[in-house]
Amino acid sequence: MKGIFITAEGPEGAGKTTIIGKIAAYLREAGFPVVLTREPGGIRIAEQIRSIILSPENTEMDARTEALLYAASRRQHLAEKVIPALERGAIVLCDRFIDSSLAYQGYARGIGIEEVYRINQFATNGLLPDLTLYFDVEVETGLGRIAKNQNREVNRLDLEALEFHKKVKEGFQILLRRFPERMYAIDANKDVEYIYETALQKVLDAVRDHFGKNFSG
Ligand SMILES: Nc1ncnc2c1ncn2[C@@H]1O[C@H](COP(=O)(O)OP(=O)(O)OP(=O)(O)O)[C@@H](O)[C@H]1O
Ligand SMILES: Cc1cn([C@H]2C[C@H](O)[C@@H](COP(=O)(O)O)O2)c(=O)[nH]c1=O
Repeated sequence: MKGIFITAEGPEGAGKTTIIGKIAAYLREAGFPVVLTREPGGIRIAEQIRSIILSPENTEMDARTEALLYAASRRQHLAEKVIPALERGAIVLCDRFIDSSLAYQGYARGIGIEEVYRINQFATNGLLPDLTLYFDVEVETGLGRIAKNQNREVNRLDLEALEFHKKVKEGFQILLRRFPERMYAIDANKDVEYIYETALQKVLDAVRDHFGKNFSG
């Protein structure tokens, strides 16, 4: 595909949305075609699936149902938005993708990383990001940030116990070792300016490698 696929991952409150929003603005200003999107969601059907998964009242949801719903929303989002954008040559920045399923459902829920990877192979047809920025925050710091954010709706996964969120972070550490060629960890405990500069440099390097000498950013 002509475009480049970049994802942002991390535990709750790591600052992914803040930083990739700023990177999208920089790249657009530099003249690149950018699609900024998120999972679960980004298009109508996937947003509908998102509200089912994340509704705090759906406490009886089975772990495998949850994993399948994330995979279903991913499939529709890829088919309808991400793949067409990559085919047009865009830079696609996506807030969460398959690694969230592997860390949350595969590891923290205990389904198994390999099992969740397998169902996602069907959903993605093997598509993986070119670059994944992993925002590495201490769990308590991230949860503290979202607790302070009055504009954010509390969702079903936010309400999980601290132990669950710690397992999510452990899951991401396993993924960093498994996918060192595409996953890049950034210390997300630091201030926004430091994190933004570090993430932007990594994105610009990847964009330069991908698009070659015609790069103008
Ligand atoms: N480096 C930072 N230091 C302090 N506060 C931050 C930092 N980055 C983001 N924040 C604040 O923390 C809150 C969560 O940030 P943001 O929504 O970007 O995180 P996120 O990783 O997308 O969260 P989630 O995936 O859990 O929704 C926001 O109120 C944001 O302003
Ligand atoms: C894609 C994906 C997400 N999750 C979880 C992670 C968060 O708790 C929510 C999404 O909320 P956000 O504010 O948009 O980050 O869903 C997951 O468990 N599995 C996934 O595949």
